Amino acid sequence: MIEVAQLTKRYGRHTAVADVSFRCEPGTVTGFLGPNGAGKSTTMRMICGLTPPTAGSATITGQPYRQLPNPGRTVGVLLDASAQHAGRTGREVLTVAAATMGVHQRMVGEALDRVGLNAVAAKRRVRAYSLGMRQRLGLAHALLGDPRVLVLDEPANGLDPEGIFWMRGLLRDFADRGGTVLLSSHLLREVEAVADRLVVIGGGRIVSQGDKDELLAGGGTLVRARDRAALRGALQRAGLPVSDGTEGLLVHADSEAVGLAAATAGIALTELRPAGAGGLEQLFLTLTAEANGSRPAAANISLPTEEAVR
Ligand SMILES: Nc1ncnc2c1ncn2[C@@H]1O[C@H](COP(=O)(O)OP(=O)(O)OP(=O)(O)O)[C@@H](O)[C@H]1O
Repeated sequence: MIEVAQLTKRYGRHTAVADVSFRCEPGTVTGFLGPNGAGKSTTMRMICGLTPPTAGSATITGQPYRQLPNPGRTVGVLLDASAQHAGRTGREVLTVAAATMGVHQRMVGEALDRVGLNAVAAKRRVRAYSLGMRQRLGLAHALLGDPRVLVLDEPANGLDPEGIFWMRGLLRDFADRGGTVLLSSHLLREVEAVADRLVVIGGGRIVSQGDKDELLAGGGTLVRARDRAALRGALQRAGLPVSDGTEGLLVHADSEAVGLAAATAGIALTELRPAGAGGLEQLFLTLTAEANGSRPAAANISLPTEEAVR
């Protein structure tokens, strides 16, 4: 179990993470999603005791990371695959880690096998590894202490499609055996395939969280009228958050509120239905557009709160 309560991190006047709270339960994979710079790594570093929070707290199996007696036996962490000692071989990296954790050396071979690093790869120095191989080694390192919790920051980076498929299977299996997984990504599709729950962060704040299927199903309302601009204006006047989707306007409100706003403005609708998965995708595209500094597609976007999405 990971419990994050009102975590905040400020760097000078810049707030990297603001009042972030969520829980990751045993038996589940939680996808931690957000565009680059959203605050994922900072949150994960605070969970793992590497960055002191300005406010709030994070615990793993009930204790702050720094108070865990032998952290590697409780939580496997992969935050930066490039952080491993470049001059050591893959096997040496794990041998040193096993000694530090008090894990039997036999586990080194098992961990290498588990992540698909063969004997030849294990004998090569890490500086000669591709990013995908470093990710595999980082995952082996995280699994070495046989922990019940995994915290992984963008572990799919550098993996080829087959590697991504393999990693999903490994994480699913880990959770199905009762483990707790927190997994970050800046790609919705990548996490959607394996996660049970999603926590979406943008600009340092949680913008949405909940059960994946519910979030994907509850992505607001899709609405169309012959005059899209007039409809958009009517929805905005009613105070409803609206954005442009490919099929019509996406509104983060229920169908009744949308229908009433259109009726009040005397606009006949040609379509009104739940947006489905497109809603979350649109939210994500909007966050990404904002993070990249480009104007989002909609004239007036206010991101839905956690409650609104529920
Ligand atoms: N040590 C630091 N000093 C100052 N600002 C920082 C520091 N670390 C992170 N930030 C800022 O905090 C914000 C969140 O960064 P963070 O790395 O957590 O985002 P992220 O979602 O993990 O994105 P990415 O995948 O690009 O790393 C960014 O604006 C970043 O510039």
